[in-house]
Amino acid sequence: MKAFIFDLNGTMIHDMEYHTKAWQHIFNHELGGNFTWEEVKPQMYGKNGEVLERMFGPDRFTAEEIEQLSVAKEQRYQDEFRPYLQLLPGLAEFLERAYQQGIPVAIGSAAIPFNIDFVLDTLDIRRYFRAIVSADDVTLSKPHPETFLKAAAQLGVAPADCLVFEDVPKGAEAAQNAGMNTVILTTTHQPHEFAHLPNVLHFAEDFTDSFFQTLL
Ligand SMILES: O=P(O)(O)OC[C@H]1O[C@@H](O)[C@H](O)[C@@H](O)[C@@H]1O
Repeated sequence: MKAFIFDLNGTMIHDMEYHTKAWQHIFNHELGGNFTWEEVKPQMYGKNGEVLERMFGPDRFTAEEIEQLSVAKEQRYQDEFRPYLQLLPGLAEFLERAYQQGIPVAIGSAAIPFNIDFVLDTLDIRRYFRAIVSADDVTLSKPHPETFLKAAAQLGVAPADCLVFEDVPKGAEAAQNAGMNTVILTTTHQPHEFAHLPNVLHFAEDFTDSFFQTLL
């Protein structure tokens, strides 16, 4: 393995519940929806505009409305999650060791830069990442492979030599579509939800799992 690509939400930080909560509020209290938690949770992948389109159809919002709803959702998410913002156990050490060993590391996320900056700057970990691919850098987000392929290209590493860290089935599917293997952090989903994906090498609760030692 020559490079690592990290998904952000649910993989580096344990926050998917907060995204689900913020979206459910926007859908039901600002947009007149009536979605249950079970309906919202499986939709937590891809760009904010893609999420809104899946929930309300393709013609409901203008680009400006999507932008405004997107920022409102992320503001709400950040306000609620900020007190709990920390890296998953073992990740700080893993990132430091990868950095010392000169392994190229990227972020490939469906989040907008506003949220990526929130995490990287609050935790002061920007130096560990040689490339960052956000929602704004791709036409189609996960499960489309564009996010991970762009990250590999920016690192200058062939897709087959990249290992992706993910937490949701649609993200693992994006890695599969990019020709990359993946390790799943089980913050948000159970292993059986990934049964259809042949590129999953391992499931781990966090980065203290001994499997990560074998990668360095
Ligand atoms: O690709 P990542 O880092 O897991 O981010 C996914 C999440 O990013 C959030 O910003 C979006 O609002 C969510 O809808 C999406 O699920």
